[in-house]
Amino acid sequence: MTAAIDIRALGYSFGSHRAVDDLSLSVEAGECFGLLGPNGAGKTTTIRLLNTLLPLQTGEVEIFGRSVRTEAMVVRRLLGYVPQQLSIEGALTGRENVEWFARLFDVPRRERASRVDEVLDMVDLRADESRLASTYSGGMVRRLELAQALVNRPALLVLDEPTVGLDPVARDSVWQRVAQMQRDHGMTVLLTTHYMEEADALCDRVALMHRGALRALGSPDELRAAAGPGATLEDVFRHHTGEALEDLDVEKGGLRGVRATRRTARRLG
Ligand SMILES: Nc1ncnc2c1ncn2[C@@H]1O[C@H](COP(=O)(O)OP(=O)(O)OP(=O)(O)O)[C@@H](O)[C@H]1O
Repeated sequence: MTAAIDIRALGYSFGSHRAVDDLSLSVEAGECFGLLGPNGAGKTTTIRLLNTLLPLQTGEVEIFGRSVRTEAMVVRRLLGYVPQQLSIEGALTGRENVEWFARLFDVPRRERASRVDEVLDMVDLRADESRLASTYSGGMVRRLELAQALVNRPALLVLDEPTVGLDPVARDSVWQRVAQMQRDHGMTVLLTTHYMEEADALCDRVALMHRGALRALGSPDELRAAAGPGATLEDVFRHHTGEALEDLDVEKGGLRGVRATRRTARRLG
């Protein structure tokens, strides 16, 4: 069977900085797959390569058998993408935000209203659809972004850190929606995360990335089992990379931390 995602020897450098280094992996249709790793591991760069936002340098990526390099337009239509940065317009209502995406993705005019209803129902925002998005909470904004990404019924949903900056209740609610959509629609999901709990809650398999390279691949339980009973992400990371996560975050310096905090503040803002 054709893989949902087939990544072969993928490499990407920003100048002399190697952000993705000889990455190969394959995601099956219907799977929820996580790219797990600390700041700067190369997760976002990887998903920007496979969703055609960055041009390929070395290696190949196929989405449901279609080449990212030569069939970018086809690939875009197979994908729903929720980026890390805010993608909603605060001056529009929740419903208008989704309608805008429906037009952007050429959802046929006759079907638009029902498709918008459908995705707003899925994320439980129908009751709030007429409010300006600027009045939504952080969790509601994230659910609205999910609705936008789903309105063209993508075969592959790509989520970049879907719950960063959310409180535990809002985070659970996003997890529930993603799991439900996957169950009900057999969608393939690729997400990036810093959180072992998020991988536990959602992912069938995860790839642990460090400095652009794949360091471990398996179910969250398998990764944890290798690191010992009750292992946290910290333990898993140390086991598979020989480095401590905390040292690494400090070593990475303030800038990326500040960027992440700003992103969160903007999102909640
Ligand atoms: N536009 C850019 N120009 C230069 N370097 C970049 C750029 N984008 C990312 N990088 C660098 O590439 C590396 C990988 O970054 P990437 O954003 O893919 O990591 P990540 O695992 O997604 O981290 P985060 O969780 O912080 O988003 C990092 O060292 C980062 O500083």
